Formats: sequence, C-alpha cells, structure tokens
Amino acid sequence: MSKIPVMEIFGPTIQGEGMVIGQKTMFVRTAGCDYSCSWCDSSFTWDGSGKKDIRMMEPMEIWQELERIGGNNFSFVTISGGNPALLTNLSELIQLLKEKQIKTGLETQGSKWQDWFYEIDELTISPKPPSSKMETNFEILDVIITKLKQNEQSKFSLKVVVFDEEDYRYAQKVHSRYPDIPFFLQVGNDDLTTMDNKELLLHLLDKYERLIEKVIQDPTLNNVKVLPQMHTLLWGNKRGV
Ligand SMILES: C[S@@+](CC[C@H](N)C(=O)[O-])C[C@H]1O[C@@H](n2cnc3c(N)ncnc32)[C@H](O)[C@@H]1O
Ligand SMILES: Nc1nc2[nH]cc(C(=O)O)c2c(=O)[nH]1
Ligand code: SF4
Ligand SMILES: [Mg+2]
Repeated sequence: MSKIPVMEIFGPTIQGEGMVIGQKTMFVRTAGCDYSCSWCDSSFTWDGSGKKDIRMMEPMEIWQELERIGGNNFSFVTISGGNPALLTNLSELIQLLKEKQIKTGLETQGSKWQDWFYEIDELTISPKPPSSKMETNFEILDVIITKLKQNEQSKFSLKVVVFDEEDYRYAQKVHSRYPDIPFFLQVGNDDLTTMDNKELLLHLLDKYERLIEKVIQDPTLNNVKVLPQMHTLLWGNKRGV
C-alpha cells in the first residue's frame, strides 16, 4: 500500500462550505498544493510552515486515526488540502472508506484530474478568481467538467470565492461557461490572522450581505447559491475545526 502525505485529520465537525454545508463530517487534509493563492487559509499545507506536521500514512492508518478521534460519531469524510488531486494513490483510501460505509467529499481547485474523482460522493471544484493571483487553465477545467458530466453517478458543484469586483466578474464568467453545473459563490475571508472572532463575524456577515445584494440584482446569476464560510463565522480562524 502506498502512503499519503497527511497534514491533519480532525472532526467530527460540520462542513462549513458549499454543496454539503452543514453536513457532519471528519476532515482529512493532505499536504502539498500546485497553487499558492494569495489568500489561502490553509497555506500551512504548502508554504513550508507545516512541514514538521506532515505524516506519511497508509490508508488503514488514516482510517484508524479517523476512528480514534471520531469514534462512532461520523459517516462522512471530507478530503481537502492542499490539493488532494495531486495524489494518484488516494483511490485506496476512498475504496477503504467505501468498504466502511463512509460517504466522501472532496475539495479541489480543478487544476488536475484523477480517475478516483468518479468514486467521490460530493465533489467540489473551486476554480480560483484573479485576486488569488492564480490563473485558471480552462482547457483542463473543461476536461474535468466534461468527464464528471458524462458520469451519471457523479455529484459535483462549482464554488468560486469572491473578494472583489474582478472576482465577481470571474464568477459570472465561470457560471456562464458551465451554466448547468450547481454553482456556489462564497464570501472570501480577507483577515486570516485576527483572533477577534466577534469582529471577524460582523465583518464577514457584512461582506456576505453585500455579495447577496449584488447577486439578487444580477440576471446572469439567477440559479446560484450564495454562502459564507460557516466554520469561520462560528470559530474564526481557528485551525482544525
Ligand atoms: C483550502 S482549499 C483546499 C482545497 C483546494 N486546494 C481548493 O482550493 O479548492 C478549500 C477551500 O477553501 C477556500 N478558501 C481558501 N482560502 C479562503 C479564504 N481566505 N476565504 C474563503 N475561502 C477560502 C478555497 O477556495 C477552497 O474552496
Ligand atoms: N468546517 C470546515 N469546513 C470546511 N470546508 C472546507 C474546508 C477546507 O479547508 O477545505 C473546511 C474546513 O477546514 N473546516
Ligand atoms: S488551491 Fe486551495 S490549498 Fe492551494 S493555495 Fe489555493 S486555496 Fe490554498
Ligand atoms: Mg478551509
């Protein structure tokens, strides 16, 4: 069995974002990313600052850790990162979770395809807007979306984080390119260091309200969902929740 670079395993908590928001879940966060978004809230997975916490784990070891910390209190595991789609060998873990009757979610940015995407129950693709300083490869994104669409079993969505006007226009562009894919706009957290949860909550709620106002009046974004990062509203910038 091949090993997986694991940054952290935590939960149970609730999925704070996107298509399964509110879902009780465990998280497995893998290390390493092919992007370096300017505002990444999980930069410890790729900027070297979390290097000492990376553990090379076999699927069974990950399962044992999930059971050790989650006990019987979970039936869903969300795989995030970093970019888990860098890891060809995640299929073994996903297979093991399936055998244990555990449903799976995946968070990835849509820069890489893996055949094991077909085995994920709830797949979120989150292409990055200009404020991230990353550039979307739409040829690759087209391939990923086409493959998932052709597979009837695949349940997936697009989620674009919005920080500014340019990001908003990017969100419009992504939705118009894939109009029939469930589409989520998410409020960007632009204060990743504050420990003042109440102040952050008010700030992000204000941003959420302003984003909603824009979308309400926008005929190009009718069939969309607008969401905050629920875990940030609840727990601020705390890690592992
Ligand atoms: C940390 S990423 C890991 C998975 C994958 N690399 C990706 O970006 O989709 C998980 C989600 O958090 C979002 N995210 C990261 N930093 C954020 C921030 N400062 N505010 C809001 N969402 C953020 C990403 O856009 C992505 O949807
Ligand atoms: N509660 C909670 N929900 C999340 N949804 C996506 C997350 C992520 O970092 O990928 C995340 C996270 O870190 N915590
Ligand atoms: S793609 Fe995801 S993990 Fe990678 S830098 Fe961007 S937000 Fe962070
Ligand atoms: Mg996060």
